[in-house]
Amino acid sequence: MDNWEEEGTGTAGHYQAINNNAEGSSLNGRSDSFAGGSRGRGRGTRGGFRNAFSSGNDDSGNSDGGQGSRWGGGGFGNSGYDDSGDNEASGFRSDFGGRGGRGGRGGRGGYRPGGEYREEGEERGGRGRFGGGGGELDDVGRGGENTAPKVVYVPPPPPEEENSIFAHYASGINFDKYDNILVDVSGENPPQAIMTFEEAAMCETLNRNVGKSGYVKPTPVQKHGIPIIMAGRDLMACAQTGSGKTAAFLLPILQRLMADGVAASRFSEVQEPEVIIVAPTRELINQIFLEARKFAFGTCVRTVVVYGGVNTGYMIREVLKGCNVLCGTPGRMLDIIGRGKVGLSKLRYLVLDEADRMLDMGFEPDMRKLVGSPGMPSKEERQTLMFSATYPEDIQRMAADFLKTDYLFLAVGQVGGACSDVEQNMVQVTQYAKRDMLMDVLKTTGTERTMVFVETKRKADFIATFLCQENIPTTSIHGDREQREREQALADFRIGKCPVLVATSVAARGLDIEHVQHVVNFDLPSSIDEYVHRIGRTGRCGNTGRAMSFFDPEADTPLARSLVKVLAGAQQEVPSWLEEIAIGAHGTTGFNPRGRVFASMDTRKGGAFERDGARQPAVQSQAADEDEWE
Ligand SMILES: Nc1ncnc2c1ncn2[C@@H]1O[C@H](COP(=O)(O)OP(=O)(O)OP(=O)(O)O)[C@@H](O)[C@H]1O
Repeated sequence: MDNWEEEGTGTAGHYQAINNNAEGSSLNGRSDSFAGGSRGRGRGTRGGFRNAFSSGNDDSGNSDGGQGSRWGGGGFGNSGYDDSGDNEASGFRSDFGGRGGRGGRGGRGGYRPGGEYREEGEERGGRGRFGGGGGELDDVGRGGENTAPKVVYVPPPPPEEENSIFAHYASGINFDKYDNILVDVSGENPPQAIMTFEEAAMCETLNRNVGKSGYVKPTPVQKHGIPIIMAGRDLMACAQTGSGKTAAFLLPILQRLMADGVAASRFSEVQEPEVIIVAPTRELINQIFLEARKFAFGTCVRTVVVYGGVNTGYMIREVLKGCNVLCGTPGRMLDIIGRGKVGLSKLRYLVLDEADRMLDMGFEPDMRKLVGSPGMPSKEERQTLMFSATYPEDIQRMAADFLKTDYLFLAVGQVGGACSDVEQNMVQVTQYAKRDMLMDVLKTTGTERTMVFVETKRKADFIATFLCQENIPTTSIHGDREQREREQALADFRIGKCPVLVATSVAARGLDIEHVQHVVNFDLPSSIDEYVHRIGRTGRCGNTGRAMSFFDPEADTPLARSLVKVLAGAQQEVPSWLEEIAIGAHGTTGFNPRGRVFASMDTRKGGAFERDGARQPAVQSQAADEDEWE
């Protein structure tokens, strides 16, 4: 029997039976949400707040590791948590009286039958920003091998009803302002941008689905990206958060598949998708999958998603029902390919969403493995598409390894710039005053949807628990929560049952949740790109939003300079105290905090800016670029 078949015995029913003691884990204010050990997990009865949320807190930080300890592998409280990467938490712990029992070393790390399977693919530390000795996102399994129980979680099926599939939120008052953003397309012979969806000449079904999704006119990244992809060009695209990058790659790909009459077949032991899409987190890839499924509604194109924390057998069975578009997180994608259930000989499109993240230190090895997988068409033979709102230059250079030499670089607005529909506020506050400050902020937000970002999983639990105690319905999402809990948390937040979501960086990128009016950076991230993505959870699709960041000079001074630049670049007020800190942090020589903000564009240089589709000479545009952003 194949490994996956064996795992496949974990049906939804099985899952429910096993997890029926896990009710109420959404931190919705019920007392059992922080009753240590009340649900009989493992042995940790002294874990205080922690016990309700995470199972053993294993070193790997991934959901399955967590599940491993839940099955008896480790202790609770601080056990198994590598404090070395948890700088903020030490201050925080004392603030909260240092709860958390010292249990045994946390649960198991990656579970790798056949040496291949790996759940830690998601949310892994990258570029030293999140890793660093067990920092927040270091999901690499380290605790042991092959000893964790099978993952039995099977997610609820995606919606079947048309209204649910096409449910969407309205674009906002600033949607038309997208047209004023400077666009830079560099590389040779870029195709002409389209101004309307009609110009894209998509087939009727696709057009209908676009209409049902509430799309009336394309956003700039769609105006430029769609024809580029349809022309068969490789693309590295950068556009601000919430500006429609997902449809910019999905629509032209689906159109090509439709034009070529691609249809899924369930009569094959090995599925050969035409498209592979990878993204760094489970929730994001699931969202992309739902978008792809929506646009492909009523067509013969079948979309499947695979990600960690879910029963592998279930996912393989889904793949084997027929698969043209395979969406996945890197670890699970590699696993399924490694098991021989997915062949790559028909692959035409490889899409890296959040491409800078997919190519940073955390995921680069997986990406190299993916493109080196047996049967993977060479970069000359496939179309490779990369999308993100941020592209550090070193990553851009490295990304070129994955692309044909004549790839196009599309920059809508500033590369790495924040969305100007988000009002950004900074408040200077010490670590110990943050909690009170948060309460003040939440008093003003009322029941409006608010995401509160913190730097560590442990702190996410503490803050969520604290807010629940204060009778603010709150849930949390982070890498130590089981996948079922993560999905429940997101669902509770989406429907407003819990209007406050405390999150680590696992929720920083890509998530598109209606009604998120506020983002609070309880802890600022160490990277400015991360900041840009976090605040981009609000102010999407022309809607306005607000971000409030707690700046603790003790911890956040290294970020001051980049913050000033991002604020200025998005036409936000820059507090004078922040400017002073930025100047002080940088020394007094040569730093003009309002000076040129970003590396601006394609590292290959060149380019020509367009406004409203009209091309302008590169030199002139460069000047405009300087004017606009300085
Ligand atoms: N042309 C359009 N008209 C109306 N709504 C649109 C259009 N394009 C995209 N949207 C909607 O805008 C929202 C944001 O789109 P999307 O999630 O693709 O943004 P993104 O650029 O990928 O953001 P991020 O950088 O955060 O990943 C989604 O709800 C999407 O359905």
